[in-house]
Amino acid sequence: MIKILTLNNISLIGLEKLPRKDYEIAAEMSNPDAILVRSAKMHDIEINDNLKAVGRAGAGVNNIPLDKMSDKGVVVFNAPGANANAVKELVISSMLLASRNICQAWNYVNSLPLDNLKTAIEEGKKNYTGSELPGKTLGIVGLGSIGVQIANAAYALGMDVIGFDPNITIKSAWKLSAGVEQVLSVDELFLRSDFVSFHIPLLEGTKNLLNKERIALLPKDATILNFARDGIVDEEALMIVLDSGKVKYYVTDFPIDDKKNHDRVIALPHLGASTVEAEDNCAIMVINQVRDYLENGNILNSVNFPEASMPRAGKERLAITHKNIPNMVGQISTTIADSGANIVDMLNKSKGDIAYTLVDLEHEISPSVFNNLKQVKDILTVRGL
Ligand SMILES: NC(=O)c1ccc[n+]([C@@H]2O[C@H](COP(=O)([O-])OP(=O)(O)OC[C@H]3O[C@@H](n4cnc5c(N)ncnc54)[C@H](O)[C@@H]3O)[C@@H](O)[C@H]2O)c1
Ligand SMILES: O=C(O)CC[C@@H](O)C(=O)O
Repeated sequence: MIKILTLNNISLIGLEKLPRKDYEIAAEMSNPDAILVRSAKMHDIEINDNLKAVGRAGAGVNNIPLDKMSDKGVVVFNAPGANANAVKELVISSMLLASRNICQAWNYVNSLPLDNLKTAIEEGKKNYTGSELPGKTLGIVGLGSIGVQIANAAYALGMDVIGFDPNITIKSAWKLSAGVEQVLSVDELFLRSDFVSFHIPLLEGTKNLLNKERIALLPKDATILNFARDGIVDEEALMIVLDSGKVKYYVTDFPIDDKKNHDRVIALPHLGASTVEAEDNCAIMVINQVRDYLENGNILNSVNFPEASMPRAGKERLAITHKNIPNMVGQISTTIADSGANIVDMLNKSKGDIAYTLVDLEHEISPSVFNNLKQVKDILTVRGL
């Protein structure tokens, strides 16, 4: 049985992709072969020697200790783009919540006594007059799966859209509407945007990207939307301009403390990816990837390992993780050849310090070949599939 530990609720439609005759799935178990996770923090968990893969049913992987996983030869997968539409819809609705003062107006109506309600409504509405989106500028930091979808939707609504992403992929660039303008610095984006929306991963280099100096660049009445992660916006600095009224609203999916109660903060409970469709999409995508890795050694959409996929040939496949240093392929093929086994196909890929080799063999090999391979210095893991 292949053992799968789930650290969060994972969509049942996704879990159905794992046949129960071969897979045991539980929220608590020892020595799992793979872990499925959404937002649970994994930094302090012990990594058992049997662990081969982690599947993140979502996009962000800041809850997973990637270096630790790579050192142990554990492949971490995510589900790029699978929840992008869900986040896009919430960001577009949040711009409307902010521009039409909907949360504040709703609170106002809730607070009214029932006697004389009609008069109070008509008298109070002048305090919630809003503005419309067409002609306003939306600045998007990060034009990946989510950023591109928001850019195109906002452009279709008549907004002027500018975007900053120094590492935009060719795939994203192809999808981006021609009307979206690329800006060459994040400072220029802040200077020009009525709405700023972040769609970047939380990394060392993106912490406090919106800091005191950049907040000062924003036009009066700008709205900041953070559906990326807490930590990307310096909220202490932002509070000062929210207090002064220079910034109109801060809409965040990551409320961190009592700042959530500020009049100009619209705080949501990390809801961006919480739709039935997105949860199904993420689970199906990541589980298919984890299963293909466990059963065939193929790697698609890993954040710490190279892409490596090869149709199966021969009787047995070896999947070998090792350091990305010279002569590893030579040592692997020599060790296999010394046992008399014949290689019918082979693939070697690398990403950073990690390399991965798939070898298809004409016949099944003896356990001694595994042991010999495991003795090779700088080989991290060897699996026979
Ligand atoms: N609120 C939610 O529920 C929710 C849901 C999904 C994703 N997210 C967050 O959104 C992030 C983005 O998701 P995605 O699916 O679009 O990821 P993605 O990998 O497709 O896109 C991220 C983009 O950010 C760009 N980028 C990285 N650093 C940058 C920087 N300093 N300046 C400008 N651009 C930069 C990258 O080049 C990439 O194009 C995730 O990492 C996650 O933290 C939140
Ligand atoms: O799993 C979730 O609910 C949140 C996912 C989201 O933060 C992501 O990074 O994909």
